Amino acid sequence: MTQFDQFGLDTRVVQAITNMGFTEPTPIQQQTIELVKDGEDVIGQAQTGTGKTGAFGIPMVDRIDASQPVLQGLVLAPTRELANQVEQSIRQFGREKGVRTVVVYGGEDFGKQIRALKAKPHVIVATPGRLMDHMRRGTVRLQTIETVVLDEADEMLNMGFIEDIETILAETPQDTRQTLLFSATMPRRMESLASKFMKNPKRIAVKAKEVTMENIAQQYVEVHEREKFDVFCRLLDLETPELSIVFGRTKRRVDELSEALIKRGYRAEGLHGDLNQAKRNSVLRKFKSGLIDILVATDVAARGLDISGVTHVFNFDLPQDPESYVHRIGRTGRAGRSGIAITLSTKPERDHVKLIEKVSKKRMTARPKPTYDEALAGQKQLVLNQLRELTTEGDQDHYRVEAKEILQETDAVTALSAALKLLTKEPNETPVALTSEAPLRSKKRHDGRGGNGGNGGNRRRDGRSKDRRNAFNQKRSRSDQPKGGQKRQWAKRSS
Ligand SMILES: Nc1ncnc2c1ncn2[C@@H]1O[C@H](COP(=O)(O)OP(=O)(O)OP(=O)(O)O)[C@@H](O)[C@H]1O
Ligand SMILES: [Mg+2]
Repeated sequence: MTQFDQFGLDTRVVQAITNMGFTEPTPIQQQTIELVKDGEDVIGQAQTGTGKTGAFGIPMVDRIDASQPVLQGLVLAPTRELANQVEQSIRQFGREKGVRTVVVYGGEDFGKQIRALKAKPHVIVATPGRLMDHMRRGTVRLQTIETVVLDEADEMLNMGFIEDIETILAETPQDTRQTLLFSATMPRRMESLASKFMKNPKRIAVKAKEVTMENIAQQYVEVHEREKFDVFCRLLDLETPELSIVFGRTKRRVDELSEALIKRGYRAEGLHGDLNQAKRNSVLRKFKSGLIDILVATDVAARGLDISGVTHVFNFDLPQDPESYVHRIGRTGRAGRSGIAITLSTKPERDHVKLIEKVSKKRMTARPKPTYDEALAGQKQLVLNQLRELTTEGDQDHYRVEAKEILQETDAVTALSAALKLLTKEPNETPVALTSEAPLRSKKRHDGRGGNGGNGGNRRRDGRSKDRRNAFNQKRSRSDQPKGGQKRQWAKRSS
């Protein structure tokens, strides 16, 4: 018996969910599963990391007739990485039932995708652009689609995918199609999309005091542009994140930041839209497996990505629009876990910070710049924790002879201090140069869209801003960080 039994789902779907370790539905799942299962159009809004994928994916899979080799479900997602992740989830929900899924997105071989599409999947998960390509080539037909989901619906509008989406929806059965819209943010402009494409949609918003999750500590540090990188490195040293995602404003910024971090001995790599897909996949794989522990990214990683072990999100640069802030910091604090979001901002950006706070309905806590000593203390603590763990649980037999030798030469405190010094990654002051970013200034706005620098409502990913070349040098090692433990349970929240 699980709490998922209450919805009257196919027992094979319940089995699959149970296999995934889900025991009780999250609040958004509680509210949408039956509606979607009954064929209603639904607009679902709930905070980041609260199981929206299941909220549409579980009932969608339940509705699929897996005995027919016919395409029945379509999920659109704004980025390739997210499309991949959503397809994996849907595949898991549908595994016991024999639901076949295919993912199609740009930057990958058409041939492979065409072969997969020919194998008669029940569900396609796609990015709009590549799906359109397949439609034009006649390698996909949408006439049998019963359910369409727009995941991160508002973001697909932001990215200028509206025409693509209209074209795609026009190919699906107009009268019988079920349409579902999901996101953590539903700006008012979503209404026109809803009224155009949905039939009597049920609006489900999981009521919460704040748009962001209360289990994410939100802090900001005011810095000068020229000291940003040093302050950031000190924060990293002090905070010792398990995995962290660092957002930079532009692709160039992300490249420069990841190079600078590597120079100072951190295990970091960049992710943005100018990298080829093989590279994008490999960076994400490395991050998930802990081969690197800092992912530096543009907003291409802001939406939907669900990576366990992300304890920290850093906004190295403020996001262009407040919704983006909500999604960026939502890469941590998922599935009931806690997380920390630290935003760096400069004095001229104060208004922009205020605007973010207004939209997210949450004040960030001001935090002073960490000192060198605090950064060092963070790294020392890390080593001390490991050392204490190893002294109680570890096997040191191979080192005892040498330890005794050393203790004949010097006293225990001196020997241990030297060992600690050796193990501690002292703050690295290797000089690096980052091109300065102009401050992000905020125009007064009411529609949930960004201040300056945006391309109106038609922002494609990774638009470059007009940076002023103004390199700066600073001083400042450290490297590998062990993984700390983190709770992996759906913890109940008061919302
Ligand atoms: N009922 C459940 N019980 C336990 N864990 C769950 C449950 N539903 C979802 N999860 C887990 O919660 C995490 C977040 O889910 P998901 O990615 O669907 O969130 P989301 O609401 O779509 O977030 P975002 O707004 O960032 O896209 C995932 O790791 C998922 O496996
Ligand atoms: Mg999601």
